[in-house]
Amino acid sequence: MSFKYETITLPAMAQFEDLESLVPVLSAVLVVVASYIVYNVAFRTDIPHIKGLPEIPGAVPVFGHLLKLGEDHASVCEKWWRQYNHSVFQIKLGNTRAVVVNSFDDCKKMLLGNQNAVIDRPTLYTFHGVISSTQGFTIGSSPWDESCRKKRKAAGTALSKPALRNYYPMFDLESYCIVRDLKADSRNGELEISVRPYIQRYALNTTLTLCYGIRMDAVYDDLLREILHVGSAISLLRSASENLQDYVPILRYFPNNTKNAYSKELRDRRDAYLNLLLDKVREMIKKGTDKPCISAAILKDEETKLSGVEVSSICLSLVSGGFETIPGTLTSAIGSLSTEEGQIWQDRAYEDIKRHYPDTSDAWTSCYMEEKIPYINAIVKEAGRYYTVSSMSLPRKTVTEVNWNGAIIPPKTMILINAQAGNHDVDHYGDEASKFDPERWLNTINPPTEREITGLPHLSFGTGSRACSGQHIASRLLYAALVRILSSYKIVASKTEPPNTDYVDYNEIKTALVAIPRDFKVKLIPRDDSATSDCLYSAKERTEDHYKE
Ligand code: HEM
Repeated sequence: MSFKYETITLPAMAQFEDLESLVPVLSAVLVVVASYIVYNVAFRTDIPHIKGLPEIPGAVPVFGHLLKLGEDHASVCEKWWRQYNHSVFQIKLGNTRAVVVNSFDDCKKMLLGNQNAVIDRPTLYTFHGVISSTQGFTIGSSPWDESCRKKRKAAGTALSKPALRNYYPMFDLESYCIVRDLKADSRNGELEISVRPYIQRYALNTTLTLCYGIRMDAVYDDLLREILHVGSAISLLRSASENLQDYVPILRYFPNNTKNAYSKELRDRRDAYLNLLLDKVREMIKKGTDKPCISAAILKDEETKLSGVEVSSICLSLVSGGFETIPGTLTSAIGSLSTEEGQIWQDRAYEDIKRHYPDTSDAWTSCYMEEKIPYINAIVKEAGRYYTVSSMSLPRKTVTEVNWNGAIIPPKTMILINAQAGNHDVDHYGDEASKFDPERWLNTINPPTEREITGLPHLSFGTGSRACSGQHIASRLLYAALVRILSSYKIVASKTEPPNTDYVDYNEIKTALVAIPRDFKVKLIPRDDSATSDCLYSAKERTEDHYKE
């Protein structure tokens, strides 16, 4: 035993002594590894500090500026712009460096002056990795590649100005349904009413018809509300403040990651209704009862260059592009028009409708074909500018260097366009920039004539290589609905549930990618009851054969 003991322990002792001599080396290695991990988790960003571009002070380890940005990124960045006197600056969203652009002129210069360089979109862990793993990315969240180019082209063709004529019957039907149901549900103005649900159905039915040839007649239809609910919840998951794990990767590895579980649940619910809609189209094609729509055209066209996932992605892009932006803009505009100050704008709009179409029924049949009434055009533009429903636009990413006044912004840098700040920039819109005033777009008021705008009126649709593909259809939808509602009713804000018309605070959920206006009610006072009834009757006659469920 003792022999064994000696033969085994002596070399072991020697090894131990060797190890002891290694301790300082191992400790040094450990310190280096630990520092490396701490540095990477706490301080490293995907893009190193950009020389020559101011950085907002006060970034903290791990989170960078994320916590300081709070829930309302657009307003905080707008405040930093004025506080530090730099319209363009860099910040750290956890491990992601971002360049924020604020003034109107700088936003325009970044998007138009560097069209090719800022054509990309960033990918986010939760939205792209979890939610979009089954149906593909929407166009607005696709990085720039060949597939995105094809999808954007297909959507651009379907939503181009000339293509709008194909949708006249649908515009007619859907805007008719707004007035029909507002009239019925308010008992022709006896009861105060919330307008948003009617506008939500308007926007959603338009894109569902466009994509699938399917619509829902009831304002509180189960499928309609499911699509709206899931769509909103998903768009909330795209916002930085709601989803820290996108920017602070270590959070993804925490046990019981509820964000991932919730994202998967939403993804499954969205897959369920998207598949249901496509199955309905397939069934209608089989029976020969399909309506002209994007998915039927592509499903039937064997020569199409688009894959199944690309078709789903286009439909998803159009549905999600419009279902919150249109209601956000139109509902809020109706809120501003319903105030005491708004009564004069409504009266002038009504007079202008009558000036161009002495017979109201002509206004009703023209409003989805042409946008000729200057006062209504002015309201549409002001609604888009003032209520910047997508306050931080959709993020962009550089593909090549951008030389910003000598500072080199490298490829793969996130670019955030603060459309809300640019749209309320006093240097561009004057001292009254923070006031809702449709007449800023007019040259003369009596009679209203439109100011000629060369270039970009506002930043709400973005601009340049990835500008909103739906802006023509969006303007037409806003215009048609306003003509029909304003020619039928004088809208007066409820005394007990009035609208909030502050351009920041009207939004109930500041973290959402697209604003959700706080609810409010209005009273509808009929303008010319028999004219409205005639218009409704004719619209019913014209549209009832179209797009029946
Ligand atoms: C008032 C209504 C709308 C607003 C305020 C709005 C706003 C925006 C904004 C800010 C962008 C990003 C632009 C950029 O990065 O420069 C965008 C992109 C997009 N919008 Fe809209 N939008 C509206 C309506 C619509 C509608 C009705 C549709 C479709 C039917 C639509 C489809 C799209 C698509 C497909 C993109 C992605 C473009 C791309 O990434 O290439 N939008 N929209």
